[in-house]
Amino acid sequence: MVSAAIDEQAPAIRVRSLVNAFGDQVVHQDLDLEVRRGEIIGVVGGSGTGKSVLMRAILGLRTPQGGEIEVLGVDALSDAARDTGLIQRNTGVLFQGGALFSSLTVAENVSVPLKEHYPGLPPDMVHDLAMLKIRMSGLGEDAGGKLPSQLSGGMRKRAGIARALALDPALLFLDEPTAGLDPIGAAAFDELIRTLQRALGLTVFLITHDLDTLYSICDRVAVLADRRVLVAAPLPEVERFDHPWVQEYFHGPRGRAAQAAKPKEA
Ligand SMILES: Nc1ncnc2c1ncn2[C@@H]1O[C@H](COP(=O)(O)OP(=O)(O)OP(=O)(O)O)[C@@H](O)[C@H]1O
Repeated sequence: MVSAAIDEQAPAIRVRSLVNAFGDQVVHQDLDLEVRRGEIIGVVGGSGTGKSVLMRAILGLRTPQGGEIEVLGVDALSDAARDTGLIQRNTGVLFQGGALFSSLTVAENVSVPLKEHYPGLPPDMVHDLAMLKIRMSGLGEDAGGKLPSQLSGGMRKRAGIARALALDPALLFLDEPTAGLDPIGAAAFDELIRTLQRALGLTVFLITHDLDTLYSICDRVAVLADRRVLVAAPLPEVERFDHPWVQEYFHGPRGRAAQAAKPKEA
């Protein structure tokens, strides 16, 4: 039974028969997806297949036309989930571009969710917690006092991660985290996500077009096509899946290059 309390035994995310449409345009029809606790799931699909719409629905940022969504065992579409902010308190999100407040310093940005969800926390404690998350995200102490415009693109993403981790979430959502980073910066960012996921026991829902990210850090990959999740499985299984988009994506030139460069299992 689904209730408005976190269920430690439930899957991190369970989506059933999801329908999302904009007017006549049906983006998802009977979409099913289960995300396990503690995994990094990569969500891929062609442009416009509804990866961001799926993430927004799971986060409660849009109401789907049909279906069920449970997050950490909580019915995400229920009034109770909305009223308590339970899911928001247990999830962190890095939107495309970081979405930091441009007029606030990095430390102030990271403090925003802390102040919002725990208004009684003393300011010193809020600041110390924000600085801890900033250091965990691989930024130096000095970054805390800077405005987003004073940071490089990679540093802004790290600041976004620090903010996403502010509330010690069980679940982290990342929308194209390596987009716009050079290959070395992207590899370092992948490494940061893997390190944080292992250290904090996070479940990570990661939308990406980056094949290197899939091969280096994802435990499973979910492919969106034809308005649903075609397959959600470890990469070797997904690579074999008989669908034109999957074959082109994984066995085209870029897919072959990423496979050749993938880390060998220890
Ligand atoms: N608010 C909206 N109003 C109308 N249509 C929308 C809205 N949001 C998304 N869509 C449409 O839904 C479809 C899926 O969009 P979405 O952004 O989820 O795709 P995506 O898979 O994340 O694409 P990309 O890889 O290009 O980021 C697109 O056709 C888009 O135009």
